[in-house]
Amino acid sequence: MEKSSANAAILAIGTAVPSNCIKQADFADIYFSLSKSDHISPKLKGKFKRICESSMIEKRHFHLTEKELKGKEDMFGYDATSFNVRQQMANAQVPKLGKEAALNAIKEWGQPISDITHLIMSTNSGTDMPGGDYYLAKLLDLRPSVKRVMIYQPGCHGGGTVLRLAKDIVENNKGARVLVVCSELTTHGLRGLIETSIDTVVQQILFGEGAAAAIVGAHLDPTINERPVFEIVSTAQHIVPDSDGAIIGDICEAGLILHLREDIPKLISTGLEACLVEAFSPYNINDWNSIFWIAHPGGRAIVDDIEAKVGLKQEKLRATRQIMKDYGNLSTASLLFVMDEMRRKSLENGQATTGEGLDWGVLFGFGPGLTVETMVLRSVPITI
Ligand SMILES: CC(=O)CC(=O)SCCNC(=O)CCNC(=O)[C@H](O)C(C)(C)COP(=O)(O)OP(=O)(O)OC[C@H]1O[C@@H](n2cnc3c(N)ncnc32)[C@H](O)[C@@H]1OP(=O)(O)O
Repeated sequence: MEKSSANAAILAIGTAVPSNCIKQADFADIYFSLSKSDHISPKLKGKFKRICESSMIEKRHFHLTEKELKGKEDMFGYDATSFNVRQQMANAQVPKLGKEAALNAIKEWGQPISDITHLIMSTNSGTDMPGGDYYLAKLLDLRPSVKRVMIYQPGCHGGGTVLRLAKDIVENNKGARVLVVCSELTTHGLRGLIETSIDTVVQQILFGEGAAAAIVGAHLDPTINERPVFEIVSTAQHIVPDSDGAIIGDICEAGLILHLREDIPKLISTGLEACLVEAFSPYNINDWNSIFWIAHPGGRAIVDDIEAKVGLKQEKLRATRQIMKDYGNLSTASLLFVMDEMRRKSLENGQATTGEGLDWGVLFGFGPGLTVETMVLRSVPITI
């Protein structure tokens, strides 16, 4: 990418996770003990363990330790009126975790924090007034005139939404540098089980906690040492046909109850090709193995179905699978984690570009609606 390019670029990425790490192999025992789930049938317990094993997830991070959760057993009632306690936890922790990721991104960027002109923050974990963006701006000591946007409850595709908005801002405001932060906890979704709600089982097993941040800019100044990591060429958002109600998140007194239909993997993998064709036809690209892939690690079956439907070679979704293994589904933070993993491994493996040696790539996120965010990316040459 030319330094003076008007196209938006990711200039730095930072991530952070809480220090408390739980192995997926131990999760069923910990969960059943904490939630006092003796009323659950052995059959459901067996299914819980089997899904843990087949999830492909090896470990996840949580800010609450087992010790801290003791005494808060009320949160484990399926319909517990526990919104207040969940809100207090999330509103305190979401900006703090976001700050850690943001500081890592700012350090890599290497420019003064006062040069950040805009802040876009998103989370599916809680809601507050003023929002998490306000508290994060204070924690980071951003300039008081920083222009903020807070997106609550965007769903997992929010990681794509914030980058899309950042692109529009930096390309239309010369000199703008946007700090994007996605910060996620599981506090609102943690709950006990009922026999008829297998999607609650899936929710408990998939989601992890983490925050990711990026600096986005355009019109790079050749006199300062800003280095692009990926260029954002174009963006698009679609509603997947016939997908009404496939993912629903009910915010209620019991927190966030996710309703996940069993056909999500099929709907997403079927809807994907049309998004790819629309995004890449302007560049005459139609071989999906010739591009690098930054896809949301929503669940093992979704990743498998995408691979099969689009005819991808196994290594194409390596970065997505690695993030799922190491952290689980990090909701809005997932896509930046995958992007970070891709450019790190590309450097480690001595590849020519940040996109596994390839030039063009796709970012693909999905969430409630079903809504899909698609982005055409270009990698940059790795120069050491
Ligand atoms: C929040 C957002 O905005 C965006 C998001 O990321 S939302 C999360 C999206 N992810 C998903 O929906 C998960 C998709 N599913 C998967 O990845 C896989 O099904 C899984 C890893 C959860 C389990 O995989 P698996 O064990 O190999 O097999 P699978 O057969 O699919 O499921 C195991 C059992 O759970 C049941 N099951 C799975 N998903 C279910 C669902 N959503 N609702 C009800 N039952 C479900 C299956 O029917 C099956 O039951 P039996 O054992 O009685 O046959």
